[in-house]
Amino acid sequence: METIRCFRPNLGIGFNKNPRFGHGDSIVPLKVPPSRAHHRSPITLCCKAAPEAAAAAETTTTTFRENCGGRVPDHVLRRVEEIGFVRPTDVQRQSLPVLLSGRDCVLHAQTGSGKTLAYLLLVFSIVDVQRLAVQALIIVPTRELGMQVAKVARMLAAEPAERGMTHRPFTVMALLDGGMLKRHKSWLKAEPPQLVVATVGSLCRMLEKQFLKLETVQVLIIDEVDFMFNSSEQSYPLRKILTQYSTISNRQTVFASASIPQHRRFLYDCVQQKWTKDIIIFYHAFNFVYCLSCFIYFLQSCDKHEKLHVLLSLLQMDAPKSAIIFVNDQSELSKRAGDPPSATRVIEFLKTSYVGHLDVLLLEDDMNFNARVNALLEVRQRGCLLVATDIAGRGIDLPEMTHIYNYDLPRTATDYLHRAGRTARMPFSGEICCVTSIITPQERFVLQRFENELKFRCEVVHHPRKS
Ligand SMILES: Nc1ncnc2c1ncn2[C@@H]1O[C@H](COP(=O)(O)OP(=O)(O)OP(=O)(O)O)[C@@H](O)[C@H]1O
Repeated sequence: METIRCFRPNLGIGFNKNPRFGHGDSIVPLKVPPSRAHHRSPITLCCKAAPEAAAAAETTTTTFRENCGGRVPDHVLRRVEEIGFVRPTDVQRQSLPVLLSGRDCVLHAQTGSGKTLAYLLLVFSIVDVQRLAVQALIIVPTRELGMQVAKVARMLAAEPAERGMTHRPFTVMALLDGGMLKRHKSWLKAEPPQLVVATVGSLCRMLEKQFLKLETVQVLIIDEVDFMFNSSEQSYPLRKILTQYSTISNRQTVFASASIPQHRRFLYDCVQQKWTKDIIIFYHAFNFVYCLSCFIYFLQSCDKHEKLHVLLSLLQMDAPKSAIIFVNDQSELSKRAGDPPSATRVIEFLKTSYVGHLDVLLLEDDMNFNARVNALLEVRQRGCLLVATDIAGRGIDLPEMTHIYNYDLPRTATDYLHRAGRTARMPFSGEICCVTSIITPQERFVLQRFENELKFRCEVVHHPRKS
């Protein structure tokens, strides 16, 4: 049986276990400093992570139509079905009524759980297509994620051909780094789109030059919010957008991410810094059972100089349909030592030694935008071995990925979580996917720290690998 609880304790909310995962049923009041006690407390909705909850989700017959309570236009719901989204995921089923109620919300749910569709349905419920004004704004941390979100929005907005167009089209503008701002400026002047999907940098340039104003925005969504607040480049402009360029009373604000470290602090900041109104819903859903049945975590320990050969033998043994090999950005120390970056080393080695049928591709921050787009296009068209830095770790949806390899261990548990979340992204499929970290014995304690923090256990790789 599944439980949803709506808490509104006097002093606030908190989790007495690891805040990022599960334990939704273990809520205790937070001790709020007296100076903050006058604030009205956030409301918490929790999806209890229990085996019965997973079973209930699997057998649920709720449809999007029932779930959206008549608030999302009919043609959008028809498109949802046509695209193949027959029933809502757990997160969509539980968060949609909250989102559609019009309250500010923090959507904290596991990677690949369908947060994008949930917040896009909110956008469609609010936007009036007859009105030529920017009514919804989605801010994303990377160009790649922006293109993906804009694509899904356009797919949902498309009128089915056989029915013909019965009303003004819903338009989506992707205002992303590396785009043609001149063209966007003319577009905004001539016929403003209803939805803008933007990266912080490009958006700020348009706002500073007053080519775009946010006073007509009724819903503001910030995806991968923790990443943006943690980024020195994005944090300041994002705060400005939240407080100076738009006002909280005119808009509904939604923050989404699979990781919100120190989320109690984040919730209070939301209210205190006036990023949201003082009643905010915190929707927290981590269905562990689902997670664990999809992922198998392995570790392979070896010496540093053996890593490439170990990677190769793992690829031969696993024969993945499609895989991402994560490497870290090059450190200053290694640059100064004149070493090649991990990405170059891995790519060059695989191009000469890998004999499987998959193409080897690269995706890293230093590549130009076109090369990055092409790499992602190719990965989506056929199985590939994608050697990537953490740029591929946030939000990028590659449903065919069966294997993730950490050639370099990520720097934080949050990065580990997002890297692992690039696989097992087909809700309801239950496909078993593997996440393997290739570590030196000295790195074992780092991985152990991630295991403790994220509450999972790695198995040592056996030859041949057990699964
Ligand atoms: N109701 C549904 N039925 C089937 N598939 C779905 C449904 N909702 C979403 N999906 C698919 O699930 C995948 C993951 O969805 P999405 O990208 O929204 O996840 P997310 O929660 O935003 O993940 P992340 O935190 O990694 O960004 C996508 O391929 C999407 O098409």
